[in-house]
Amino acid sequence: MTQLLVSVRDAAEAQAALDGGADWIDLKEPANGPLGAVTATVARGVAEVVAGRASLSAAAGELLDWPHSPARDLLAVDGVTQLKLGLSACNDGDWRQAWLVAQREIVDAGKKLVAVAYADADRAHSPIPFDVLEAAATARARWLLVDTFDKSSGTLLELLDAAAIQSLFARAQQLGMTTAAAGRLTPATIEALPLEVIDVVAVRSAACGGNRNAVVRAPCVAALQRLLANSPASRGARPRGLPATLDLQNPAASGRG
Ligand SMILES: O=C[C@H](O)COP(=O)(O)O
Repeated sequence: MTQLLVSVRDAAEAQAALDGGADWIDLKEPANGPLGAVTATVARGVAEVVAGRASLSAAAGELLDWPHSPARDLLAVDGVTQLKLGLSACNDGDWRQAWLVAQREIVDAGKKLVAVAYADADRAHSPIPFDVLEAAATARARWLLVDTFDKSSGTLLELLDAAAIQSLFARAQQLGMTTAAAGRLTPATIEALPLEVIDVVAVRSAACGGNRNAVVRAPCVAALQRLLANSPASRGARPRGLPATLDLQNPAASGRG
């Protein structure tokens, strides 16, 4: 069954997410951008509250900021197992080498790098999702998250259609990756996602009742968990009409959006 990740900015929100049944607690300060990092102090407070009752990941900002970022302090926080680094402003340069260096640092700290692809790559000036998948496969990254960069724009499905998401994630799973989808997801959007190829649905806005700058509420989280539990994918049904594979050499043929 698809798991639910909830992004929280502090320990109180983490408790609300746990009360609602979140599988993953994700550390994120929404005021600091789409992958805004919390401080190490906040992260340790959340890890104490979570205490192994859920898995713990953290947003760590953007790759270009990483070499001098305060988010590097998260490398030393026990309990955090995955770090997410965005690739905004990386569409022109040779980001792969810097990304591999960051991955090595994260692995050396005992954590995993989540490859993040922005569905609104044009606004983020980031590599397109299929290029991030290709790089993640080459680097043997174990996680692929597709998210949105501009949180004032639409939902994930307004930027990347369900067929493209299905192709991308089916290929990622074939390569042994865990797949995660995010991007202003609403309950209706989640129902329209190809959940059969999504291991983790990641939310903040929906867990706050729609406004990501508000506060995570346990009833909102619980409602999302019920929705995932009752989805056709978790009951074993498979949607029809979606391509099963992605041709990395010819992504346009697979719904590149
Ligand atoms: O990791 C997932 C994000 O926190 C999603 O945030 P959002 O639902 O506000 O787009």
